[in-house]
Amino acid sequence: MFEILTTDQMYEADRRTIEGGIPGDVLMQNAGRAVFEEIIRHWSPRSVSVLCGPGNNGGDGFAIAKLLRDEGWSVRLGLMGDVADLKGDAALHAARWEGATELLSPALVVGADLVVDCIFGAGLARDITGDIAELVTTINSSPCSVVAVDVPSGVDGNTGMVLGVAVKADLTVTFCRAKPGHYLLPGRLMCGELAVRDIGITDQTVLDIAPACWRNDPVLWRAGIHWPGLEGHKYHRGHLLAFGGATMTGATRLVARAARRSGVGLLTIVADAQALPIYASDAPGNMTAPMSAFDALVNDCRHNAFVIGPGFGVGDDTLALVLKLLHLCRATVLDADALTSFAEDPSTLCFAVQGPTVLTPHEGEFARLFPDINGDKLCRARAAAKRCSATVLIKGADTVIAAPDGRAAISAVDVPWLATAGSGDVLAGIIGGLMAQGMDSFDAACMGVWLHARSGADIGPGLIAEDIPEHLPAVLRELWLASRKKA
Ligand SMILES: NC(=O)C1=CN([C@@H]2O[C@H](COP(=O)(O)OP(=O)(O)OC[C@H]3O[C@@H](n4cnc5c(N)ncnc54)[C@H](O)[C@@H]3O)[C@@H](O)[C@H]2O)[C@@H](O)CC1
Ligand SMILES: [K+]
Repeated sequence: MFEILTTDQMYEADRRTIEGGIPGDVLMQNAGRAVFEEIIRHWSPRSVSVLCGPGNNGGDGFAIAKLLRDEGWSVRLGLMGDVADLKGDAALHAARWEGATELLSPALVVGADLVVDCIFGAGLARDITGDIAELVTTINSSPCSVVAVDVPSGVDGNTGMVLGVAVKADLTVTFCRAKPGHYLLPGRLMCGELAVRDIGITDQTVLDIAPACWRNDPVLWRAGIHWPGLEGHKYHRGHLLAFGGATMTGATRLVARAARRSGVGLLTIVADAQALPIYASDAPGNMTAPMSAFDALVNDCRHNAFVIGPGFGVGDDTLALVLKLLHLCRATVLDADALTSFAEDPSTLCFAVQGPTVLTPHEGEFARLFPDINGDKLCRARAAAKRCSATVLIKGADTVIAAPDGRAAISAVDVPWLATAGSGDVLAGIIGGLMAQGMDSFDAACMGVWLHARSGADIGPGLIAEDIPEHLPAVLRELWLASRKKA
């Protein structure tokens, strides 16, 4: 259930399922029942208003209203437009509804304990305006609980963008698989709790549609983890070079700590000679080397992965160093200053990428590197990944990771605590550490984001960046035990 379907893919899954013998009205009934079950699981009987739009999202509303009324709940139903204008499955379910059909209005919200939002779903095509916008505002300012069906009305299921206004729900029940808009901001903030419910569309049907986007779940990358074998030694686990700045040493110290906790065999911090004592004294397991030894270091192929950028400094020297590293075609993570150094000339960076490379920009860095790439985060990450032939990870509460071939994952762990200084340096270190151990760049970026988020969620309020590496063993242990159980 961790695939994410676009709304078109969802329509296609519906179509194939109907073609396979399950009529559309049965799918709608199943959808209605799924929402009904979630409602009675979450709330005791209370006065409900079901707000129906002109399409099949409204059709779901009729099915939900009937099930709730049959269960003995007090239900009012409002419809946008005329019941005679409803078509297909929605018309069929409207005909089965025996209660009154009122005109959609704020009066239905005032006095209701629970509102079921079936105004617009996948078919939202433009901004919500006028009376319906006012209705949405009334819902959002009312003390009632709100269940959104499929998506909160006003949220674009593909992008998470709010078209005009959007309902703010306590619970969103969607069908078959989640859509990007459930996880991307700001849509994610409008959904409340998300329930993904089966309505009779088979897993095979979903697979046949070949989704290319997933919720970032271990299922996606756990087969690509290189757990050490008993017979292995440290040289089997990679040797990461972390390039450290001369003054902002904290950033690369965090990179180093995180990389080592992620399991890398050896780690060397490469920096100007005057900064080396700081790096060396930070942790006895850190090795250090002066930047003057750069050629000798990179001529040694055992140094199989690089992280550069955190605290390194922006400028032509950084740009030149990054180009040298990319030329070596080894696993490389570019973060922070290594990205910003290309702000004037981003195409040079894109042309230079040859080996397994991960770019980890936050939104500001992304905008500097790809000023012409617009749209939602998912489509921007994909476009940048394709342009640079690199894995691109755009950071944020809804981190998106995209591979050049179009695969993408969205982080779905809610963890506000990670928005703190040094947190990104830790992420770069984890990803570099995983790549040094031989993990594929897309998998390493996804796993890094997951480890980072899970650690953040476990640590919770009060988190500082230094805590995250220290928590990695607990989260890694969980993954390791799960992998052994599977074996
Ligand atoms: N067989 C199926 O396809 C199934 C569909 N289901 C439901 O069907 C929904 C999709 O149904 P539809 O494709 O009919 O789409 P919607 O019900 O989301 O809305 C389509 C209607 O809204 C109008 N509209 C769009 N944006 C508007 C705006 N801003 N202001 C005013 N009017 C606007 C359109 O002109 C159209 O009449 C899903 O979200 C889901 O809830 C479920 O019943 C499961 C089965
Ligand atoms: K809705």
